[in-house]
Amino acid sequence: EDLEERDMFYKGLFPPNFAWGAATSAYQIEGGWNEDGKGPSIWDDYSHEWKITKNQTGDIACDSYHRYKEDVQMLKKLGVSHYRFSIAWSRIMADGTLNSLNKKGIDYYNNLINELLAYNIQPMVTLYHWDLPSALQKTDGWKDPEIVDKFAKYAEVCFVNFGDRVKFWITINEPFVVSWLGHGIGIMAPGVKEPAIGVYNVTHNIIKSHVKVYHLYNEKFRSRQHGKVGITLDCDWKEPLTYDAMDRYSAERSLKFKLGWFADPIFGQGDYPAVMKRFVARKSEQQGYSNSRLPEFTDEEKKQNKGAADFLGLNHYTTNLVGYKNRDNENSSYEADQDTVLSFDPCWNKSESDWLRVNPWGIRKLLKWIKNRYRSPVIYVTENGVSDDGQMDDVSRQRYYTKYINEILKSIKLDNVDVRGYMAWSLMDNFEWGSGFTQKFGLYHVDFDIDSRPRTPKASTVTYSKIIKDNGFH
Ligand SMILES: O=S(=O)(O)CCCN1CCN(CCO[C@@H]2O[C@H](CO)[C@@H](O)[C@H](O)[C@H]2O)CC1
Repeated sequence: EDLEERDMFYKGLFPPNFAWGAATSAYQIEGGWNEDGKGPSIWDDYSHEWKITKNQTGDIACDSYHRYKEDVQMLKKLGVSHYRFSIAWSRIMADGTLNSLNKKGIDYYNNLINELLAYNIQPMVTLYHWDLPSALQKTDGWKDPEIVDKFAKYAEVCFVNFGDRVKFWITINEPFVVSWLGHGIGIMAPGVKEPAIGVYNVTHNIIKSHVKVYHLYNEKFRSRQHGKVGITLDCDWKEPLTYDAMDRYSAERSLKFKLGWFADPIFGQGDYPAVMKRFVARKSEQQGYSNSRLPEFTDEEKKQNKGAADFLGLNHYTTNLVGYKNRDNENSSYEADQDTVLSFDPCWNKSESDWLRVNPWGIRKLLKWIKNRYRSPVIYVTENGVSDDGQMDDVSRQRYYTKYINEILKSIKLDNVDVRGYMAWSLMDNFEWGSGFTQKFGLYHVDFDIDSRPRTPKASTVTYSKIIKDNGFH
């Protein structure tokens, strides 16, 4: 492409009301894991029982439970207009139910929301960012059909207590990770290994939970609170390994298994992607199952699913190359169901995370795919960023943000994709799940060896705040 098109920053600006922000999540930053009546979550259990890298835990993390005012000051210095954070379900309901409502937990989030608004920063609140109350996991957690009502009751407590000031709600962060990484191959909490059946039942309940909460908001809160309710889905761009038809079909199928799994029911026709139903049914039959391992929605549920979101939150980090591979000879699993094989192009720069390679044009292709498949939904990029090992002069992060944000500007200006905001992952270094504190994603550095968890701006804070100042937030 010509220079003119490649460097959109010299050609156009983001829309004036574009939502520039930064993102975090409760377990990764708060600490105070058992303070003031908070109940344990599956990530407290997982980090206490399992050997996270270097036996690290989120017990203290960035200590934002005590230092949230410092976090707001960092956001102010960045010049952002929005802050995406999550509420820990077990901090406001210790055992996940109304029997254990915890006023001090509710107070914490009210204080944080009020501090943000005092500095004219809009809260974008994720209800579930992987930290299920341990008590609910004891009754099978997301595999339990009752979870749908339990999640709706938790959401209602949040709408009642915070909905007068919170106008952006994200129900669930990355159902893919909850289902596949948490219940399929079990490398994330709760670490349940059920790659053939559990993974699909969990997803079925997650979609029902989101849909129930969307309609609850519609019927009981929207007319008074006038907010928006969406869901955040993560997806890598899937580029064909070669341009052979089988590879091209495999890349497209991979997008439908990864993103379409959740997006088709909610932003599409109300049901799972046709290719997913076909492949899982065929594999299930070959494997001797009497029914497909993929659950089915009733016609009424499909009607409830369709259009049940005001926006699509997209978490995007990287691109995969996808080739065809017949996997009939493998044990039954979500991965094998797809008959695909994933790889990276060696020319894509590495990061500190082995699943994350840098390929900026991937986000533009993905945004265009979403626009075309779901008839131009409202999109917020709710996470984008890169890991390194904590250098203060973080050139790779400066380049990553500059180039990925430039691609998003092309999406808006050249592809007419309705992207309305961008939340950089992450405001500060934090607990990177199974990798503990070893992979750094922050615009701000945090020193986890010092009790006061001092926050220090990295070079990329200058880059990001300049992009915001030059390109949109007036
Ligand atoms: O290579 S493995 O398969 O053995 C381990 C994969 C671990 N996954 C990678 C993809 N990531 C999706 C993005 O996950 C998001 O991005 C951030 C960075 O991960 C997280 O900190 C955020 O909380 C999360 O929302 C979730 C965790």
